[in-house]
Amino acid sequence: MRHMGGQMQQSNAATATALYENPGPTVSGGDAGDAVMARWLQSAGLQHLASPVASNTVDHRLLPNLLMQGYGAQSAEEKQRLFKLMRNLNFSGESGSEPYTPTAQNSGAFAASDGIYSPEFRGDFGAGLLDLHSMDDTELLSDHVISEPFETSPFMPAVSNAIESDFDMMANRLQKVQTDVDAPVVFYTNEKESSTRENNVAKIKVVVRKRPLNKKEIARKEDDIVTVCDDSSLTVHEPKLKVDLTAYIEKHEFCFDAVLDENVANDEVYRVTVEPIIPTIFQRTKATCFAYGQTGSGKTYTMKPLPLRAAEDLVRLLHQPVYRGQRFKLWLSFFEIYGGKLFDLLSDRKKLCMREDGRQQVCIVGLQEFEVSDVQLVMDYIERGNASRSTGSTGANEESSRSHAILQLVVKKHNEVKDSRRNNDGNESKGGKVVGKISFIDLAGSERGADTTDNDRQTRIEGAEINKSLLALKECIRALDNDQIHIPFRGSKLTEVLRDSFVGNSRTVMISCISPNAGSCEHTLNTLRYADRVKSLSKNGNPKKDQASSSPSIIKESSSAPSPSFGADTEDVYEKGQESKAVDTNRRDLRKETYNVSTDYDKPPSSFSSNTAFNAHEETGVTSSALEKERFDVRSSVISTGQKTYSTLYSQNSADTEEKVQKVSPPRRKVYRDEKLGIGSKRDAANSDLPTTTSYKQQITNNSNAASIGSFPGLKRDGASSDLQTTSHKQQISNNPNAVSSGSKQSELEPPDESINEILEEEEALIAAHRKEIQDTMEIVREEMELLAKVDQPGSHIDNYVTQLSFVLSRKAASLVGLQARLARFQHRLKEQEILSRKRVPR
Ligand SMILES: Nc1ncnc2c1ncn2[C@@H]1O[C@H](COP(=O)(O)OP(=O)(O)OP(=O)(O)O)[C@@H](O)[C@H]1O
Repeated sequence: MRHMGGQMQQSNAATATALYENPGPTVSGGDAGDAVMARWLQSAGLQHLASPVASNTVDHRLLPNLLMQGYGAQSAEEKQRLFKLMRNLNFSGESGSEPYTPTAQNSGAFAASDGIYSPEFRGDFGAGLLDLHSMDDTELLSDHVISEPFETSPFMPAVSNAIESDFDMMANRLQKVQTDVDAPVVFYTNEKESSTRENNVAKIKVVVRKRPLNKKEIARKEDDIVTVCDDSSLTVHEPKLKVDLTAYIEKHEFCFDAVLDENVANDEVYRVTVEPIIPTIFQRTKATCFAYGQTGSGKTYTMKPLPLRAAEDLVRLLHQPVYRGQRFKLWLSFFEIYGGKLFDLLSDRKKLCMREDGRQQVCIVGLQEFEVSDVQLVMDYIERGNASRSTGSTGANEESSRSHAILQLVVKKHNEVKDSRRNNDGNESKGGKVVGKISFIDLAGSERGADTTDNDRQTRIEGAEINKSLLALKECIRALDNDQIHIPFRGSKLTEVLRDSFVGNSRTVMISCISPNAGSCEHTLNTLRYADRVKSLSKNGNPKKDQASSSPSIIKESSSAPSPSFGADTEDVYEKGQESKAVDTNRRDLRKETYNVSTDYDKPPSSFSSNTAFNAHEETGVTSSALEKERFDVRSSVISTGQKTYSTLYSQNSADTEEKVQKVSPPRRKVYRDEKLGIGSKRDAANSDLPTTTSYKQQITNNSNAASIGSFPGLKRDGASSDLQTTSHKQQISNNPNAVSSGSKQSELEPPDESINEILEEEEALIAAHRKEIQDTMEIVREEMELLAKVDQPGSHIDNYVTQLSFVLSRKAASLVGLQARLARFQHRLKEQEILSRKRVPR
């Protein structure tokens, strides 16, 4: 029975025969057991499997037979349902001979049974067929039926509709847990309901939000280069110049789970991003919602109202009959990660320590949590926390946020609540047991990673830390979505504190905020590529979208074409694979301009327009692993003419522009520091976006005419590098026939910041050593005091005193000398790093 992969295809009749021949242990009380069995199957929508089973007194232990032999359950969905049913029944492959009677205890109290979870079992069915990791333990947690009718969540209307239409038998049947605080706390046993809820909320969701042009951008007559095509795709029209100064536009198309244009109000953002997750918080979900993007792109504007709305909905849910009387409470905490250190934003920026307990639970020692029972309180805390946030003057934006702010809303189940303010000392603190939580993260400006060569040491170190955490975050999300066992959460403080959001039942929403102005084009592309990387490896990715554009496509077009029709007859060139983007080397470096993004707007966002209506229900589908393969292909496509915002600016250059240029870029390659700039030498593209501390990534085209100009004009850093700049340096050179490559100095564009990372570690070690030295000194001082006390006593032996004092003083001196040596080493490292970074700053 263990190797049934090939038998999946066998006919129902054959399988039924197998069932008859192998009746297995019978249910005690025959008919009653059959009826229960039939009900179970019916509850899973598999009633068509019930009759042969019932008529032959087959018990639940034969459910795996149904599953393995494909009896009746021909579709993947049916198999999954059957599997879930087995799991809900706590089925064990090694069932004993005891008669089985379904009880409250064995119908769901335990999530896993060896038979089901054994590697062999999983191996038999293959991850594609039965995605065990996607299943939610919380479905198994019901025990007692409560008499109250179920009130469907107002937050998931479609879910409740689906529930009503199917699964009559179990519809509106709600169970609640024991009142024991340690009991499981999630209640939905309705199979369909659980799975529908589960399915409708994707594990990872990537949403892009475009802000409107601001006053300054309008005053500068900047163009809106981002066209939101529909509710899931957008196009960036990148203005570029060839070496002969002819202008052209390069189009980049992206698809995401949702794309929100500049007219979309915050309410709608909430509806699309967080609202679907809210009910899952009561199902042990640890959710994370974060905003990513360059400074001034609208991260804070987007994130600020979300916790408020979420808290409002969570509080409302707490008062629903289903949760009333469960002693659930909502708690709020707000802290920031700044320069790799944690500070409590609701407690005078008190420095916090992060510890791991014996069960590898991450605890933030000293973090204040506040019970929030109404939204006004939440608003006050958010205001208070935001006022404490670290901002500073940087090369990017005077008001740029330089820290990651993390606001957490935690639903806890309490035994007894004495106090509305207490320390967060772990999941099972006296403050209650965590049921679920949602973390809102306003990330530091993504371009800050570029700030590793400018500014003072402190700013550089901050930039490196930000970079490291953005990279680590992406890696964790990708690992999460690929159901990897190892989640690299230790990559940064940010991912460490979010550790429990990366294990178990988690949901992640990433909101990529983009600025629409031409001056921000490079950063906008960086942001979209980061988002694309997060999503494109997602096996939950929308198959349609992945197919359309699993990675951004590039369409190069003639800028002579006017806006409404440009490119209509253009032959587009798509690239697949890892952001193999062709880049015109003669392009102006827009980065400096981007740093001057204005932050004011004349008009408030108008209400959500109908053409951007978003279907909040996720499509789940096949794995899109395009980026794992090093490949690119060329496809033709007709460019959409339905552009909404593309400006006509570029038409003015029509006289200067060239014909469309068909472009094929090779897969991205890595160029290592010691490797000479050259063409060819492909490396594994699958790894090319992974952090390497010493690598410089460059994409070099197969342009045979590429010529060295020995300097940097127009050399564009790879758009996706904003998240990698700390650890890798990538450049791309177009395969434009007219393109020129830069000279041999590319490796100096960015300093590797390995030294900064080391400095951060050494800094930590120095501070820890200093603490230790103080402790040792205090201990020694105590010993000295005792010595003095003894020597003062009548009849004391001075020899003893001298010997002991000598010993104590030697220890004292050794401790001090050790610390001094460490300090000197650290000072030396700082100087060294400073000299190196000065050398590397491009002049
Ligand atoms: N969708 C939008 N509609 C209207 N105004 C917006 C929108 N998005 C952002 N803004 C405005 O743009 C300015 C910059 O936004 P915000 O401060 O949120 O950027 P940010 O990405 O958080 O920047 P930083 O990383 O520097 O904190 C603010 O004045 C904000 O009000």
